[in-house]
Amino acid sequence: MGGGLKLNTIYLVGFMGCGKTSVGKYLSKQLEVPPYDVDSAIEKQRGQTIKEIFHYEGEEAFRNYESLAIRQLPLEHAVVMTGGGAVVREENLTYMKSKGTVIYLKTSFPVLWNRLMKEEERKKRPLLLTNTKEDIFQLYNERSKHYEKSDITILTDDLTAQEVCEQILIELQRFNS
Ligand SMILES: Nc1ncnc2c1ncn2[C@@H]1O[C@H](COP(=O)(O)OP(=O)(O)OP(=O)(O)O)[C@@H](O)[C@H]1O
Ligand SMILES: O=C(O)C1=C[C@@H](O)[C@@H](O)[C@H](O)C1
Ligand SMILES: [Mg+2]
Repeated sequence: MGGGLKLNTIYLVGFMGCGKTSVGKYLSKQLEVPPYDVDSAIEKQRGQTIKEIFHYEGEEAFRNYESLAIRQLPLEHAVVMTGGGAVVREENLTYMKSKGTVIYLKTSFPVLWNRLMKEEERKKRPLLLTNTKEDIFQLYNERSKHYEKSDITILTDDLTAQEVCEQILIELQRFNS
């Protein structure tokens, strides 16, 4: 498994668009453990898109589903791709750190914004439809202090998703040695 890496659950955290879902797919293949995308799991469980849940039930209900989905992981070892707001509830970060290794994909705001403004990305994320760029930048700043508490930080601005995955493997070796 992953070149002899000692593995528990790997949690990817970071702001919307930092690449948790994209990188997690590569990483789970490399580590030969299943991927578990929390947003997708919620959509499957509820039979609704994230956008519909926000619209019909509100953000608070979504946060409750998210907290539950993080705790109801049906797997012992996995690469968990969290949603961008999973760390808003401090207890979620504490929980993830107690169960595994939390990796922050740190990306600067202009790079994120560029990615998120592509229509197919924007339309999937309800917060982008109801907030201004200034609001989202404020959210980014508020959340950064939570993400910074992760076990490992990877700077992703100049890397492809595949390169981020390679960097994670290097940092995991170091973290576990
Ligand atoms: N390192 C990268 N370089 C260039 N583009 C990237 C990189 N990582 C992700 N992307 C692109 O950015 C967009 C958002 O990526 P992704 O869905 O993986 O983000 P996310 O962190 O899972 O977001 P969310 O928190 O909303 O779930 C996608 O179009 C993806 O192809
Ligand atoms: O940053 C956020 O609060 C969110 C990010 C997405 O992954 C989804 O979980 C949802 O769109 C909310
Ligand atoms: Mg995602």
